[in-house]
Amino acid sequence: MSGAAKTKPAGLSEADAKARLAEDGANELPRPERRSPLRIAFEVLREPMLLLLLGGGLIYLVLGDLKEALILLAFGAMSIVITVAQETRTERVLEALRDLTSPRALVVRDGARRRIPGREVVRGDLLVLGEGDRVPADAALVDARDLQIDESLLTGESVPVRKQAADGIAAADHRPGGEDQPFVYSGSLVVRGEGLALVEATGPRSEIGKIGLSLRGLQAEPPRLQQQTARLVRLCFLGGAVVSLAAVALYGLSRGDWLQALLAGVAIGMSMLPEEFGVVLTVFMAMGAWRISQARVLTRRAAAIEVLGSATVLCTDKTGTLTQNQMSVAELRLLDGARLRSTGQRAGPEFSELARCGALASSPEPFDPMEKALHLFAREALRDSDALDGERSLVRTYGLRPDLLAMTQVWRMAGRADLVACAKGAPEAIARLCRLNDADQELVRDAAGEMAKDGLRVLGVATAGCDDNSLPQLQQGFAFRLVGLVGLADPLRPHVPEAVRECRAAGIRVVMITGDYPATAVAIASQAGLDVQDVMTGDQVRLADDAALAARARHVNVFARVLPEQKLRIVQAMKADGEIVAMTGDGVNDAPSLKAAHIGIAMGGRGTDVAREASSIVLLDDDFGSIVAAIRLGRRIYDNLRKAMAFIFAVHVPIAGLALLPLVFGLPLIFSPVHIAFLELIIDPVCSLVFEAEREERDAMKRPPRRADAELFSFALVGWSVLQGALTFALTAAIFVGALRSGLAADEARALTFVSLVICFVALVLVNRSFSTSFASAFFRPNPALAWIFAVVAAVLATTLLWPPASSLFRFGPLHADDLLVTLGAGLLVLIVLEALKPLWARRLRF
Ligand SMILES: Nc1ncnc2c1ncn2[C@@H]1O[C@H](COP(=O)(O)OP(=O)(O)OP(=O)(O)O)[C@@H](O)[C@H]1O
Ligand SMILES: [Cu+]
Repeated sequence: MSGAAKTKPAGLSEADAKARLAEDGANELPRPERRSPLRIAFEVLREPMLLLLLGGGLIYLVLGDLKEALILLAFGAMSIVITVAQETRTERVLEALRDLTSPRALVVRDGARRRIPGREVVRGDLLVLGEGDRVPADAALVDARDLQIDESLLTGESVPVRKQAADGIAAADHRPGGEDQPFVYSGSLVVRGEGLALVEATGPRSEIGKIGLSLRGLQAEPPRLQQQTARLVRLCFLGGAVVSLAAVALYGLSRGDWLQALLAGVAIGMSMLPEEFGVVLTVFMAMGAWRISQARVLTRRAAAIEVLGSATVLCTDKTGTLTQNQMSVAELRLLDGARLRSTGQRAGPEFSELARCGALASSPEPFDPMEKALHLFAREALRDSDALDGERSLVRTYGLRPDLLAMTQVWRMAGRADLVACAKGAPEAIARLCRLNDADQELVRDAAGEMAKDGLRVLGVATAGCDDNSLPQLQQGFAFRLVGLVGLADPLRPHVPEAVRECRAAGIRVVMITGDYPATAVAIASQAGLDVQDVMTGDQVRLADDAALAARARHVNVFARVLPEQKLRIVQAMKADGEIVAMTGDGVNDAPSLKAAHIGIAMGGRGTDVAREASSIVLLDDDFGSIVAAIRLGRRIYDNLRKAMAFIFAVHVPIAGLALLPLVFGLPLIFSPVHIAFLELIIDPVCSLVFEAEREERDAMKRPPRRADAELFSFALVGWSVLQGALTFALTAAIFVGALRSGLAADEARALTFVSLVICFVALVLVNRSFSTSFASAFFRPNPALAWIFAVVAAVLATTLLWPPASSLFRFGPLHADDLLVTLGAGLLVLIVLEALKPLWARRLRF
């Protein structure tokens, strides 16, 4: 390994990389799941709704009504266009999200490290590999430090293999598997250590590409919502079919005109088909994922959106999520009690050994903010000496282990025969390595405790001499001498206390689970505004049995010095206790707990590929505030979904009712398929544009989480919708019958009833926009789509009434001024009655 003084490899230049990318193509494997607009159109064409429309058109043709046939086909075409446009938008959104979730790679270009999308890696790129990364392409190692790789995806062998730098080995024929090989393969996983590797093959030319495997991107498992909806749609479909057939029979038998009977049957079938449910669900989920991504959060599983709103516990780590992960050395302490606070001060010579050892115990090109801070501090503190920049080379690295939170690096200094080992790590671990006596251990513990109380992360630093031939197997084999303690400050992210307060108001308990020292954890937790009454350490977690752990986990909000496998036990204990757990994680070892949690949340910035793959949500900026924003959006999306579903349910009641009524009572028909197609054309965009874009309810983050087992189509929701629909039906039916009784011609009564129905729909939209019960919120909540859609509806309605060819198509007679008053009155009545009744349901609707 080259020391700091040797030249660093510069990698490709951006220009070369670009040329190679153009030449070789992107570093990706074929992705089958993308749907083209044509394919979407084809799928839409198979919808029963369109079959009904086409059937209706055909009957019109047989009847010789060319105009009706054409208009029906036009409506059909329009609804295809709308659906295809919506689904294409959905598909584009999903595609964009997929690109964001696809693996990224760290490469050296023009001499600097750069994070790029994995698909842009080219032959000749210099890859920087770190723990938890997926190797993005086949490559030859030029440097490996303690590097272990899991190649199970390629070899089926689950035990990780050790890798070594090539060091002049000729690039002979090579295959995955086997120890101490100098090659790494696309799709395999770095489980430990670090390395640099030169890319040899990308995309389909890599080993994994040759086998034709593909890595999964966004997962499309059907969420619970989809199952619930599918069940309901099936039910409605069956019901609709039975009723339509009965209607055809009834009409045919009573009036003897079977073609008209079929038309009426088609109209009824169309009126009862709840095909919107499926469309609305897809659109809401995709748009929801898009909205959440605007808050810098990616959803990898659609179900996560649904679960977000019901989370009851949010387990978060500390470093980088609650804090900024920008460390700086804030305090130094030596064994003799000497201390230095704040970095502004120039460090006296007595601290220079501590500063230098801290830096030498860090990676030569540090990535970890802690190590960066140590480097920076050493550079500033030792300004006048060349202790840090002198010629030297790294001989060996001993990595951090779960059972010993310390790492050691061994250096050969220029012009010296012996080697120097420098270690840093948790104070307890360093004390153990230095074999301190009890009194000194106590001293260290007290000093570390004092520093930790200020929220500092405390590291012990130690050093040892050794010689080349007798490097020990383990760090415990060195004769370490304690040099001192370093306290690193990592300020809280500014919006964290507010976000924590918001969570607690929303009935979500915030729990910190950290690998850090208990006192540090408590200090940061109380700064963040967590309810810090009790702390549990990883050791206590290990010793507690499941029942005891579950009992304590009910109250403890800070877990410290926790190992990843203990994290898993904590999640399981909480789950067993009935909590809906959201959990953050970033490391390789966090994957099991991320998977186990209801919502696994990985970090996009500092998180590993493994953690991302195991989680259902990825935070792009690692910020705790984004989780809260996502929860808020999750609640809003679910609320809006419920509003849309309630509306769909409600409007179909009067449509179906008015389609059936004349058949049952022997009155002139109100609807032909044209009318229903027109109504359906309104319903779809209202749902997917207006309701989708509704703002969150004012109390979205002030009410407790939704029960996890709550059904979307709960009794409260369906009951409320049916009530709305029944009221609308009663009013419009009364208008129709009343109009006929008062001697209006059938065409005039039809126009009056139809216009009333559309205006009642407008009232229903207004009622369902919000769960809150004020008229102001029905009218004045901002929503640009609403105004647009109302304007279009008004224009089309006016056309059908005022333009004779259209009126004859809809079989509308003239509408008089007093009739207009009736229609408006009907709408107003629906609005007032429902707003007055809403308080009775509103509370139950929210859960
Ligand atoms: N690079 C390192 N060198 C030396 N010691 C380290 C290093 N990284 C971590 N440690 C020690 O291990 C402890 C636990 O680290 P770990 O990474 O598990 O915590 P963390 O995950 O960073 O904390 P959090 O859970 O808050 O994010 C640290 O408190 C520190 O004492
Ligand atoms: Cu419908």
